[in-house]
Amino acid sequence: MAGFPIPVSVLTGFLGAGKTTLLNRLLRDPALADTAVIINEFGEVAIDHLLVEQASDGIIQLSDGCLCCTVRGELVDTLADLVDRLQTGRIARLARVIIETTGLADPAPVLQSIMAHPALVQAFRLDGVITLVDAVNGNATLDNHVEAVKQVAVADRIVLTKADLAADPCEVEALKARLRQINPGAEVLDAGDSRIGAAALFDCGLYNPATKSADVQRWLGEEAHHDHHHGDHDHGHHPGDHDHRHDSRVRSYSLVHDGPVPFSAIEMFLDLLRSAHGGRLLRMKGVIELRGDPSRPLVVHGVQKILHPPVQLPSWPDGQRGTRLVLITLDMPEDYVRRLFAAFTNKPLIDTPDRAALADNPLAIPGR
Ligand SMILES: Nc1nc2c(ncn2[C@@H]2O[C@H](COP(=O)(O)OP(=O)(O)OP(=O)(O)O)[C@@H](O)[C@H]2O)c(=O)[nH]1
Repeated sequence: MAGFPIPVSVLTGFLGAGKTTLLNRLLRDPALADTAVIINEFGEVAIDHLLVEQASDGIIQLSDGCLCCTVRGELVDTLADLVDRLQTGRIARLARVIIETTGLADPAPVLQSIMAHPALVQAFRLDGVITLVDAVNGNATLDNHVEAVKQVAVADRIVLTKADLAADPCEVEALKARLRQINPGAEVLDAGDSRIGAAALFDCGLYNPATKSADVQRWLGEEAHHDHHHGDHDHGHHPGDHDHRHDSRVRSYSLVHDGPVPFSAIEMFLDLLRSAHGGRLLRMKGVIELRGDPSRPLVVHGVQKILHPPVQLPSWPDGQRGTRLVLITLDMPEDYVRRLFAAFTNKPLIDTPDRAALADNPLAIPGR
């Protein structure tokens, strides 16, 4: 099918973070002609659509209710209807879909409903998750709402809004540092920067040949060498607020294996993590040196239980081979993750059960 798969971007961020404001600005950009916007609202009264100005060539689809639970079927129907309209010529072109989620949503189930649907997965691909964080309320929101921490953890791009309203520039810098700790792989952008347009926010998946390499390098380049233990060194960075009980639960682990591995081993490892602990595996990204085809790295990329179709790059972006995975997890013990990875890459650690022993009871997180 020509024109497929259509990139889907998810725009999220806590209540009032500035999603509609940014969307309005973006839709004025000619680069976003032929974009369908699906807006999800929370609450009885649908008003957001009144605030989104219709882009000249755009299509606005509306959706009532909460995307993350009750209307997932409706989202699927809306997307299927778009495909139908394209195929029957009622829409000439559809270059992109943007889904604005309710501020209270965990974006993962929204993505899941797209990626897990057999018909939609052919027609759409996830381009990326853009998460807005309000510079004034951001710290308090992250402290009080684990959904907000999850929204940041799964982002490909983080956009800081309302920095113009923040009284203390040091607090904005501290918030940025906190965001980088929760999600070291996402670029943190400033909404006030007039250059933040379509080019900076979209095509952030691994599928765009122009940006693929850059993203892989950012995700993995620095990450492969050190891990982030947010809970351990997070304190003290944020003036006036030291109780980050949610982000201390979020941890980013880098798993490295030198030398080629069979895809089946990585697949089993990821299957186990995703099926047994999908809710705790917020984000997973990585490059794999395949045993059968080591010169072309395989890029894997997922949000919770969803694993996007892996993509092979033509060559190693930084010339450095090896399997490198970055996992962003919520309440998942490091020891468990490392032992499982070691077992599947056949590198048993001291006093570690081998793959067969783990497969006997693969679902158990030790100590839980
Ligand atoms: N000063 C300033 N105000 C902003 C900025 N971004 C958004 N706002 C204001 O913040 C308020 C909320 O913005 P919205 O765009 O409606 O936020 P939202 O995330 O769509 O809100 P919900 O749909 O309720 O979750 C509006 O009054 C905006 O004008 C910004 O960067 N600076």
